[in-house]
Amino acid sequence: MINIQSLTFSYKPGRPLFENLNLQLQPGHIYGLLGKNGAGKSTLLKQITGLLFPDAGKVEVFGEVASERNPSFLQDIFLVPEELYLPKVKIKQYLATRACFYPNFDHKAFAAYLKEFDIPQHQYLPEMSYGQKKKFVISFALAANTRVLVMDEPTNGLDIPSKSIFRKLIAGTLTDDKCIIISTHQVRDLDNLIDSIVIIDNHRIIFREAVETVTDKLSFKVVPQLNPAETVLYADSNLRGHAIVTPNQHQEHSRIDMELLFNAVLSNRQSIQEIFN
Ligand SMILES: Nc1ncnc2c1ncn2[C@@H]1O[C@H](COP(=O)(O)OP(=O)(O)OP(=O)(O)O)[C@@H](O)[C@H]1O
Repeated sequence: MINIQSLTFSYKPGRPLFENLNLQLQPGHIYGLLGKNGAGKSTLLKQITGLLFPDAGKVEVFGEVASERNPSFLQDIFLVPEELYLPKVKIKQYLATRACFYPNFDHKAFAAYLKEFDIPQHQYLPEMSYGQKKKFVISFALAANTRVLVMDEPTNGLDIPSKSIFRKLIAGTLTDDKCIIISTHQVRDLDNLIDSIVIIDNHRIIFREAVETVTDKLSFKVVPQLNPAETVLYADSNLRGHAIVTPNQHQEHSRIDMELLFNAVLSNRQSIQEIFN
């Protein structure tokens, strides 16, 4: 559904952010895009949504070239940006002027999402709190019913109950023909939601695996003491013991810890690559 081939892009001449970056994403999945600050997550999301253009290579979404920004492309893709700039209108006016760009916009669902998120209906959008604005845009994005939904740090600013509502709503809207990409540092907010992990580092994609494959090949556990005989790919030690990632040699079943996985991939890339190849 999303096909990025040999993408090269730089903001400044001679300092490429992406170099021959390749990534293929399929419908029916929720992808978590992880990377250090400045790795290029937001930039990649802008390339996918046609807001930035490649210097070389191609970015195609359902067969359309993203940078051409054809109406048939724009009506089927939605980006929830990290920073929100909303016009000085109320929800009703916003809806009247924007929903028409999305042919599959579901007005009934939009009203239900607003209610679920407890968003004030009669306030000017810029006067809402940051979290309320975020929940409003998420509600609009979900109701737009596009085949591709891209979200940049969507849980930033959401209170604790709203985060679980967010997870419930996202899980409820995913269908076999849709692809959701979420860039985040708040991996714990998205536990149980993301089914595939994409890690970007050093100009390219260095890891792209389904959660199921990760837990088949790696084991995540907390141990009171490190065993020198055990291969530890990454350990996070604190007063309660050591949270470790090891190769899953005995077909143990463990729950993925995305933070540990991320640190393991970044600090022990070669060993992780050997395990997955
Ligand atoms: N408009 C711009 N002009 C010049 N450089 C930019 C611009 N936007 C981003 N950059 C640079 O590109 C790099 C990637 O930025 P980007 O925002 O894509 O990273 P990110 O992975 O989303 O980071 P974060 O996790 O901090 O949000 C950074 O070094 C940033 O300084």
